[in-house]
Amino acid sequence: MNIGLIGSGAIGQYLLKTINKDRHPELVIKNILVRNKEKYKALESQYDVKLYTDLDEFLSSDIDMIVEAANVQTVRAVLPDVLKKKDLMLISVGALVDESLLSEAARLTEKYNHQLHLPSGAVGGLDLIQNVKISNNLEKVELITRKPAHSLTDDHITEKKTVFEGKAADAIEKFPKNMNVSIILSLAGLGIDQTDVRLIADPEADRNIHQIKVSGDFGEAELTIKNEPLPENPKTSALAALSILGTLERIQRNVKYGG
Ligand SMILES: NC(=O)C1=CN([C@@H]2O[C@H](COP(=O)(O)OP(=O)(O)OC[C@H]3O[C@@H](n4cnc5c(N)ncnc54)[C@H](OP(=O)(O)O)[C@@H]3O)[C@@H](O)[C@H]2O)C=CC1
Ligand SMILES: O=C([O-])CC(=O)C(=O)O
Repeated sequence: MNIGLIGSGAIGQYLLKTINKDRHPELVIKNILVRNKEKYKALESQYDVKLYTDLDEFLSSDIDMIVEAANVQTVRAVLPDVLKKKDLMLISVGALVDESLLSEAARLTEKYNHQLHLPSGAVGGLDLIQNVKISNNLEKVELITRKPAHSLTDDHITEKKTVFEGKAADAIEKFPKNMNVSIILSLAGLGIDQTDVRLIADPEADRNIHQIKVSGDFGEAELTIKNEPLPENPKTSALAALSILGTLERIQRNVKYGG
């Protein structure tokens, strides 16, 4: 599969290294959309990729799948054009808090016969949530996230502080670089206005910890993920990059686990 990448930061460079440098047998990143070619020029020789600044030229190049690892604003700007031409994988899923963008995305996938993949990112348990939801068995989904204080606030705090408590719809608006997980949980489960979120800034934490609590007629489930951050961007958990890689691998297989 030939991949076109949007976003060359912590996740993007992890993917470049793992897929192109370590030579993945089935995947290759061919082209990258950037805002500033000079800034990312070294990637061309380092990973044997071509840089583009023009979206149309990028989309017309020899790529099968676009992988986004940029930010929610970029998703809002490019999603319709991308889905008219290619399959798309998003990690900045927070952009889909906009229900008109979400329904436009669904409409375009049907009209142009393209797929939209939304990996689980820095959390897990989405299979369970979707299975329970389908039989109207899902009553409550709650996310409690604890991150190092410097990822969430410029204030110097010395004790744990809840910096947000409310619904996922507001969590992503206030913390667009930290609360994409709340939106993928919402999309799989009860929606952006029914998914409860608490976000805690912890001066002692050195991992990104997501605790997910699910309940309904089926029973209860709890999952805690203690994520190591990516060194290039401590707000971002390594698992988010792995979830893109895992999804890229799994969509090519004929035998599927879970789901
Ligand atoms: N779903 C999930 O669970 C998770 C989602 N995320 C999200 O993943 C995304 C990427 O994270 P991360 O790699 O850590 O972010 P970084 O900040 O490290 O990198 C972002 C990259 O995107 C590039 N970029 C921004 N805007 C554009 C644009 N319009 N066109 C092309 N490139 C652009 C930046 O380039 P430039 O140098 O020009 O600014 C930079 O290279 C973020 O939105 C983050 O919030 C992260 C963790 C978990
Ligand atoms: O990487 C994480 O732990 C979560 C994150 O930043 C996000 O959901 O935006």
